[in-house]
Amino acid sequence: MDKRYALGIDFGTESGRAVLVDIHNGEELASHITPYPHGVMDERLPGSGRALGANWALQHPEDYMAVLRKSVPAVMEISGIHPARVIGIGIDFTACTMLPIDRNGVPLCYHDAFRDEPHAYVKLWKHHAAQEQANRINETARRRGEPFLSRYGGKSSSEWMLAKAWQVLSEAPHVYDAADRFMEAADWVVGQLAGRPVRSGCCAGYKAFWSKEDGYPGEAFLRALDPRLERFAIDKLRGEVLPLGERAGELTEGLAAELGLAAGTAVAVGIIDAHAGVAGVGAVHSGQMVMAMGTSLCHMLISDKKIYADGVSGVVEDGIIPGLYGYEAGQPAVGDIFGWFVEHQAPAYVTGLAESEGIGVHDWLERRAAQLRPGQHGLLALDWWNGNRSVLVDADLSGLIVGLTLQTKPEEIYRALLEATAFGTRKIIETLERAGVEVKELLACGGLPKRNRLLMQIYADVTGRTIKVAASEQTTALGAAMFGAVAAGPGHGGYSDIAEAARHMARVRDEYFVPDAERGEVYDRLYRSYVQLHDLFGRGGCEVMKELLAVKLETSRRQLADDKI
Ligand SMILES: Nc1ncnc2c1ncn2[C@@H]1O[C@H](COP(=O)(O)OP(=O)(O)O)[C@@H](O)[C@H]1O
Ligand SMILES: O=C(CO)[C@@H](O)[C@@H](O)COP(=O)(O)O
Repeated sequence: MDKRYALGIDFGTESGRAVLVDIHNGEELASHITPYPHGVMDERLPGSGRALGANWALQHPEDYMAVLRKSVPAVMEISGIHPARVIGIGIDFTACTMLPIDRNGVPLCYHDAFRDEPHAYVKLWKHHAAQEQANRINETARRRGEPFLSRYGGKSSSEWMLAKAWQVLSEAPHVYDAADRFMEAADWVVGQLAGRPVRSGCCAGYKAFWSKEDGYPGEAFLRALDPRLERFAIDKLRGEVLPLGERAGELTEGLAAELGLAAGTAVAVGIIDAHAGVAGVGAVHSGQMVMAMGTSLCHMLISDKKIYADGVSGVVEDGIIPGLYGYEAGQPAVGDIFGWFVEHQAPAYVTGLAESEGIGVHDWLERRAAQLRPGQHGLLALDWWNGNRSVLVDADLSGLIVGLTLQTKPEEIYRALLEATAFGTRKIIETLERAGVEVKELLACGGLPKRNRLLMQIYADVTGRTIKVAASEQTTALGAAMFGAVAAGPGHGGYSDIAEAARHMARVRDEYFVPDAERGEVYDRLYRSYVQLHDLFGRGGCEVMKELLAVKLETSRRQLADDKI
């Protein structure tokens, strides 16, 4: 039988990568990473250098095309595979990463008139400057008893589509008016490949309040937010919403020639990056929870049961695995917290020692931290360096470390940060189980499980659960490729559904992280203190984090105004 291949393209926070996969056994033939030339723009716009406000995070759509133009030809060249054997392309993306486009699908930031306008660029998932809009969405939806809010644990996030688009309308109405539509970047890139703009039910379901039964929130609700938003869903989100596994279209001749692929290759509906990891690790059954562990941590639970759990970012039918309910919860900073510590807090003696031992700073800190017993450092941290996504859903919360003394060492703080993120995960699992959905099995994918064994052991000890780790180094891209094979369908040598693709293409490693009862007991005790701090700072008992942020925002507004003078 002729060999067939699928291409998975993973658009992450800092870079995009293409992976070419053998659809018969999931073997990865070639992969290539392209860092985004503009990176994450969180301080200034490119070109003019115009300053951005606090909590902004933008991207440039040119960078996504750069990934396609560099990484796709690179994997084709490395593998030497004939383009006709690549039967499908799947892409996964961070979300809600959204942009305004004109009626020809051109991003507004490409137009000279908008080049110096921050609101014309892509707002990255971690753009957190629309909290005011998110708060008003929550208040209004609650007051009106809008049923859609219960699907999202009773609270929506500033990261999502409506809050971000409303921020554009509030602060740059001319950009809002000029936008023919707002698109998820996933859908925009799929539109570039397939030549027709379709929307992903996965992105729309988790990030734009869309559901299969009810569509988007109605005009009356949108009008109650702001009369100018009344037709937001009808006009600015218009476009067909397709379920995962569907074919969005076929690769256009123009891009096929540029990328070295065959015109007409099936292009799958886009999927959120973390969600692609679920298929990639082969979790297609009820009760399986997958943790996509990288910059952030997304928890995806597959279930045959539909319940509403407070503070869980969404339950969407067919949202992750067609035919089942998909729950998403998450922590918006995990690897980012450890990265912050290494970059900004590790003293020179630590970087020096790591260098002299010929290892990275993370590895040095991990080795030292692994010599400590749970609780030995006397520290406890709240993992909110980038706000809290679940279960408090509040981007305005911030990080905290309790217990510091003059004796505290860098590796102790590093370990406390690893532990804090594990406590955050335990809180999410407990919230889901208390609400009535069972978490039977824990699997992990993403960059962190391979990089930091201590972290994984701490997660097993803190949650009291065995953790299985994905075999693939690129699980999200693998998952995207699996959807590419499904989009091609059996008629073109692909698969009829994602479960069939998973049977052939997904794998976990033979090695598991098993919880230790003795360490678990200490962590049970520390977790009780974590919950105390969590509720005190997160549920209104102590408003210091909010007050600090208010002062910071006022000062930054004054600074921006002074800069303009
Ligand atoms: N050895 C390590 N231990 C813990 N965190 C790490 C280590 N090496 C890198 N990181 C963090 O992992 C994150 C990158 O994870 P990765 O899965 O590669 O990226 P992404 O989430 O963007 O796909 C960064 O935030 C980085 O700070
Ligand atoms: O928000 C989601 C998923 O809902 C992610 O796209 C976002 O956390 C980014 O994930 P990464 O850690 O960059 O892979």
